[in-house]
Amino acid sequence: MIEAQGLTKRYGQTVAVDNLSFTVKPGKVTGFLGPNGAGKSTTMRMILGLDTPTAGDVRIDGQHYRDLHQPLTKIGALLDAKWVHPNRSARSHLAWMAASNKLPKSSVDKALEMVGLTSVAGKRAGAYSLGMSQRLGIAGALLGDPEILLFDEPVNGLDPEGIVWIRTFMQKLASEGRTVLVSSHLLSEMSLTAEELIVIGRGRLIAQSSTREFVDRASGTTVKVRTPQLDQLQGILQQQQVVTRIEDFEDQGKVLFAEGELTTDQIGETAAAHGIVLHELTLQRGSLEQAFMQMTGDSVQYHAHDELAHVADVNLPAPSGTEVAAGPKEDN
Ligand SMILES: Nc1ncnc2c1ncn2[C@@H]1O[C@H](COP(=O)(O)OP(=O)(O)OP(=O)(O)O)[C@@H](O)[C@H]1O
Repeated sequence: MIEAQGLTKRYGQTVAVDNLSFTVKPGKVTGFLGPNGAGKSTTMRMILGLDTPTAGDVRIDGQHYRDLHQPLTKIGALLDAKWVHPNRSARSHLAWMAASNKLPKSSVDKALEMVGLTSVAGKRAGAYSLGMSQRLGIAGALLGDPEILLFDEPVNGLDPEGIVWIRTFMQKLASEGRTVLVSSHLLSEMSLTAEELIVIGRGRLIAQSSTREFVDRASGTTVKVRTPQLDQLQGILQQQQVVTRIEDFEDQGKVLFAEGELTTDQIGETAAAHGIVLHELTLQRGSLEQAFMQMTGDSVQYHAHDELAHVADVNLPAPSGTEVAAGPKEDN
């Protein structure tokens, strides 16, 4: 478990992390989500004792990082996959890490096997692809078989296969009962990977909840209805103060959408009570992107003019029904 209380970090005039409190629990992947510059890396560095908080506190199972006896056996982290010496092999890099942390030699082969690098463990790390480097970084985090793992933007720059591998691997680690905190600005990726979310903007907490709740709370739900008695059903729902709209689709014809805190049960029963035939009744949840844009609002690090471009900056595939301006994204 990781617990942050009023965590704050200032660099001169910049408030990188602002009075942040959250809890990361074991057994699930927790996504640490926020636009570029939101303070994710700074928070992770403070968890790992690499930066000192200006105010507040963060503890790992009740202890500060600096007080952990053998830190790698408690918490492992991947902050930057490229910090390995390029002329060292993966095996010798991990052997050096294991020795300097008084971990048994056997931990090296075990970690290599977990990330699927055994067959290339003798090769120069400098010749590794980004995906292999990320795996090596993850192997380093796993050396001490820790209960708690931190990954900072682990899928940045990876190809689809690498992204799926990381996602599945994080979920496997969590299913073993570990605490897994993974930062990302890739919203759609987080919606697939994380069960729980901590969302920050400008260093401040915007939300901590399950991914599902976050999306539901921020964007509500819509019920989609196809019926040959469209106007009749719309009239009845409007009498019940339900907000409705009708859209005309080339392939489906006219479709009715009912907005708000509604269930398909309610609409199905209303239709049945009035003898209305239904061809389709579907609950449509909002996307994580919609929820994020709604909830981060002015928390993104740029002024209104740049805001949409900045949110688009986070590599979002434009979700249906949401306009997202296209914009380039520089890799970190
Ligand atoms: N060493 C530092 N000195 C001065 N300012 C810093 C330092 N490290 C971070 N910052 C600033 O603190 C803020 C938060 O940065 P941080 O890297 O933690 O954000 P992030 O959410 O990890 O962003 P990204 O996704 O771009 O990595 C930014 O405004 C950044 O410029």
